[in-house]
Amino acid sequence: MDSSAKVESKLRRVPKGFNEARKVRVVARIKSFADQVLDGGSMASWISVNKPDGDASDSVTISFGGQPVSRKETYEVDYCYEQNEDTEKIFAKEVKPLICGVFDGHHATVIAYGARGTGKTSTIQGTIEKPGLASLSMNELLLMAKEKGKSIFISYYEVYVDHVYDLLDPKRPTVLVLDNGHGKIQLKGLSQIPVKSLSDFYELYLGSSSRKQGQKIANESPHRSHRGLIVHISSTNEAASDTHSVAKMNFVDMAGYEDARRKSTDGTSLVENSKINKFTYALLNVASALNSNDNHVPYRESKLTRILQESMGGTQSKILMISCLNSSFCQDSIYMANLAARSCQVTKRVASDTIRKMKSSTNSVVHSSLRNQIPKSVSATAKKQTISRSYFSEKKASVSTTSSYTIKGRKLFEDATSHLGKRDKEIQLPSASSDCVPLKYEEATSVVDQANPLPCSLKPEEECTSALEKEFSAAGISSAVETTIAPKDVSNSNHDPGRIIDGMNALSATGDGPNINEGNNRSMINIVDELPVESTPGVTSSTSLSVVQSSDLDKENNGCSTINEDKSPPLSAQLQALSNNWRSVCSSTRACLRVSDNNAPNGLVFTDVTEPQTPTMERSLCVYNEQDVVNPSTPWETFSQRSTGVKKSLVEDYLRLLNTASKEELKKLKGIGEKRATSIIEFRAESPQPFRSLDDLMEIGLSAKQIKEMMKKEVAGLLFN
Ligand SMILES: Nc1ncnc2c1ncn2[C@@H]1O[C@H](COP(=O)(O)OP(=O)(O)OP(=O)(O)O)[C@@H](O)[C@H]1O
Repeated sequence: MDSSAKVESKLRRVPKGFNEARKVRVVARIKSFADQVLDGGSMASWISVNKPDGDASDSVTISFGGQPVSRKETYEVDYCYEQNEDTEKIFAKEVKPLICGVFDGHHATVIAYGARGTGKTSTIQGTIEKPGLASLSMNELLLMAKEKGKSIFISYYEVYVDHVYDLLDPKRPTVLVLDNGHGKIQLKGLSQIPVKSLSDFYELYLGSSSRKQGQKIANESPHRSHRGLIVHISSTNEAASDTHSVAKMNFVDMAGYEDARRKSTDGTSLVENSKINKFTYALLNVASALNSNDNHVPYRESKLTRILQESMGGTQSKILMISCLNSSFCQDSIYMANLAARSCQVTKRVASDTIRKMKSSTNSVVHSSLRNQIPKSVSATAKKQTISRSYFSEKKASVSTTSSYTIKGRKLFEDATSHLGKRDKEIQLPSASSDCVPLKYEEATSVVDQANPLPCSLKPEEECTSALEKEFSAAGISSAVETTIAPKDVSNSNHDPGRIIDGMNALSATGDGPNINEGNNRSMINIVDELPVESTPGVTSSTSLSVVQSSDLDKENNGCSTINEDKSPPLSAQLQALSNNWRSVCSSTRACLRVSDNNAPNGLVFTDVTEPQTPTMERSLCVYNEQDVVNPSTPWETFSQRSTGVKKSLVEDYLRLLNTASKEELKKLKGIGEKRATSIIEFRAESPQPFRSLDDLMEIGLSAKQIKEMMKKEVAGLLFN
């Protein structure tokens, strides 16, 4: 064996955690002792790491604080790099073995995430003096590319809120993330620059050779963002394209997680912070889905996961997630460790655990919703996080065949604040840095509790109500409490029904499910099928009216079927319909469909309305207690209920227009001219039905403010013209 063959065979050794069954390896890294407090001459150890077999351990557990061992929360991950283990070691053990696979056509992705200031940038990017994983890998990649006659190109992007920018272009143009509908993602506008040497790379990636340790890149913008480096391996000297690309290696430095309920130390807005956290959850949801071989992987939950979709999705792709932890007390680090441990785990325990939690949380949600109380804190009920992985492997097969409620594409992680009402979001906890300050609320150690504290968490926030829709809603004012339930039968659909909703159905079927009928107060049931319409052959799209007058369901169903037509109805007709809807709702005496059944408690009936003939993209019906419909509590409440329905209806119709109208029709909308109409059409060409919430308009470069203004004008036009 010659020396290069030896090097290659050494590189081919797959790290222990990467095996056929698990494509995502989750390791932790503890920032070094630099800021650690000396305690009696030795380093105070806030984090304890238990490695049963030392470096060779298959998995290790970590725990925090000085609690007695018997009461300690422990978190199991694939490995944990301690303070004395440097980036070179992580590279040698975790990343180097992936490089050979990249030249064999298997994508690799390395992601650092964690609380703020925990060393993510140092781990991924580093400096010239202390190179990070990307730089160490580039050295190796260049050597191998030379040996194998391949070329290397790099792209470097930033994801800020919902926009993607090209960091290698001084003008920082917006990059469009386009999906051709088959998992092929095109990053339109993202440059690829050839790299021939390490100094080329440093110049491009680190921005300036004079950069010192701890500095971010020279031309860095002050805001917090996620940054991704893509190393393209091309078989020719041309930029990697569909035909020339061998594979990609991604390095992602996530923006630091910070509990969104805490006042940010650097003035980061709540929206910005929530977005950052949402991306972290989205990534971990994807990791969990991949590790448990779910049919549905929720890439669409965030822009970043969509960018990484192709790289993460391949059958031979490997993903290394590095959970960066602070060496001194950091509440957010505990939470991150919890998430890391969760995303290591697969199948049954997660399914049953989630359903159990969901049962109790939904029950309490219904109770608390009906009492009109929104929890201000998260509870800490998940006591024992350590779960034997062998248990999962053994049980996995049987679970997938016997369990009627295996959760696929489930949503394990969600921003704990995403469910909070506006008023609650305004209630801010005292300012505190992420380091060293215990939180006032209960410890955020229960992922499931955090994930499912309120009905909205049964499905992604954006599918419940996007941020913009919430703002829009605020303009129309809505105070009705919404409870989301799944359509009764989606089992015949080709696609993965998704997330936690399956569990809900199973529970309802056995009579164990949450009793949504409880209580006498008004409850509103929003029936939603969140499935992407493009993946559902023959599926009708959406009803146009969420507020149904009289019990004319046939009419509504007819309304559904028209949406599947290739051609949209003329814009004027759609706008007219919207206008009519608004007027008729305003003039009607009944705001919502009343379904009465004398045998049903509180007059709530699900049978007729929750069993759609075909899954729909979104269908909203309001069902009220009979008593309430006859005797609405206050005129304000009646108005609020109606506003909610009208708002939903309007947004749905507007989105449908965006998804189907011709360019000329689009230009009739307020705020959409030639350029925006062209962008919308182009965007649609790459991804059928791409607009699923108003936020998706950001994909064509609109800001949240611009979208809001457009909607305001549209509504004003409908009402007063
Ligand atoms: N392993 C380490 N040992 C000692 N100091 C470190 C280590 N990693 C990072 N640091 C220092 O900690 C500080 C924060 O590091 P870094 O910018 O990498 O954190 P980050 O997690 O990327 O921060 P942010 O969340 O703001 O993006 C820097 O001053 C850096 O030099």
